[in-house]
Amino acid sequence: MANLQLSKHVPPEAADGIWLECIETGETYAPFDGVRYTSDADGLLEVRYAEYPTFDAFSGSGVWRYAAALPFDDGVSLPEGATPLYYAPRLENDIGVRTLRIKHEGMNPTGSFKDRGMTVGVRVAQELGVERLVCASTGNTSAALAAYGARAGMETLVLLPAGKVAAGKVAQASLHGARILEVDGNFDDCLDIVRDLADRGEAYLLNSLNPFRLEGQKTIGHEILERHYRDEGRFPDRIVLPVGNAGNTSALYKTFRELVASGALTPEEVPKLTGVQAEGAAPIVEAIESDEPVRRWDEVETKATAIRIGNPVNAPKAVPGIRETNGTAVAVSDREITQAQRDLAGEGIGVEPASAASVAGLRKLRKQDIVQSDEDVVCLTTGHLLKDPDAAAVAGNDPEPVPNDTDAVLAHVSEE
Ligand SMILES: Cc1ncc(COP(=O)(O)O)c(C=O)c1O
Ligand SMILES: N[C@@H](CCOP(=O)(O)O)C(=O)O
Repeated sequence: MANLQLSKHVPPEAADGIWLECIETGETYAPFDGVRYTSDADGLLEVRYAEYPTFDAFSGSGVWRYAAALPFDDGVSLPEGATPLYYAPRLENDIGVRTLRIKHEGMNPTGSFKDRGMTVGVRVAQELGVERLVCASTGNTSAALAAYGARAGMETLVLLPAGKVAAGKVAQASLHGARILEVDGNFDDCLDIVRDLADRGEAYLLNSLNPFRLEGQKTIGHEILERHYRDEGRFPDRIVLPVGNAGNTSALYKTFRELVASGALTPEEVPKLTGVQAEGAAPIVEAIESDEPVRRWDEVETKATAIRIGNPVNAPKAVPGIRETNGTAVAVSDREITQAQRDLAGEGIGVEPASAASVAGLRKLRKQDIVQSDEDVVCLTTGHLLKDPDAAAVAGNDPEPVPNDTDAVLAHVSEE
């Protein structure tokens, strides 16, 4: 297993043992001396620390349990994290793996994993003294930014692709007081505009291009590893997750590398990162399968609107994460996603379509014998069912009109 190493050299720019480092060139920067999203060479940045903690350093609950692995001791919190790692015995048996656990990030305060990123990201915004926050979004980032921005008393702008965001998410951003700017374009167009606004200093960007967002999202990895070890006596072999802008894939890869650096995890124990995209928006799958660089897809379409993304900004972090952990990537159809949404619902776990992609992908990879029957697998489900009530209604049973009479209701129920 290659490239799980992190540099141990602490540069002069470090403040309190923290700095930003370009993943392409290794250039280093002070963490909070002004706003910076990328390096001078336009490479993605990662937050680095002089020391990486082992599991013994963690105490408390939720994202801030992992403060020893984060840039601050606390943040703007609702609170977030400490999400369930469900058993799914019927699915486990049906798909045919040794164990299957579902890490349901839909159980966060605004119903998605984005809250983990925002609790840290908005704390950094306060540190930098910025006044206005901005994001592009397929919906969940905007809901989380609106809520955490409101909590911090900050002005929030969200740019959404017009007509392509699920109803629950728009309602959240709206009620939490964000200004919702609907763009006649897709998510990638919205992010291009947001990057321009941020470069002009008009607002602080809180998409996952911002390296501090991913620090909060790292804690998904910490929670999975800790809980799985506690319950099963071992770490999972594989983590399967939906991929859109590829922030979670990058964040989990970082969790693993930091735990390897601290000695808490051996390279052999690192779970295989396995990404799943919708067939209509699958640039990372294309790159993994072809061994070519990731190509921007200008035309994207899927009913899983949260992952309707053609230009994953974190691809340079995520693709090595998949490769270096011996993982893989697979594309699934909208029909397979809807079926997986029903399968999860049959275990009592309510998720939005993009989330179900992980289970659809696992089923496909198991059928292809790429995932083996003796594997311990964790599927990440990223958003709550109520985020997209229209998709849930299409996937679920139709309401049945009945007369306003008990006997007639009983007669109806007894009919086949
Ligand atoms: C529900 C949901 N699932 C998955 C994703 C993809 O996550 P990532 O961008 O970290 O790959 C997103 C957003 O991008 C999302 O909102
Ligand atoms: N699905 C995302 C897309 C933006 O991703 P981000 O992690 O870069 O903010 C959303 O909910 O908007």
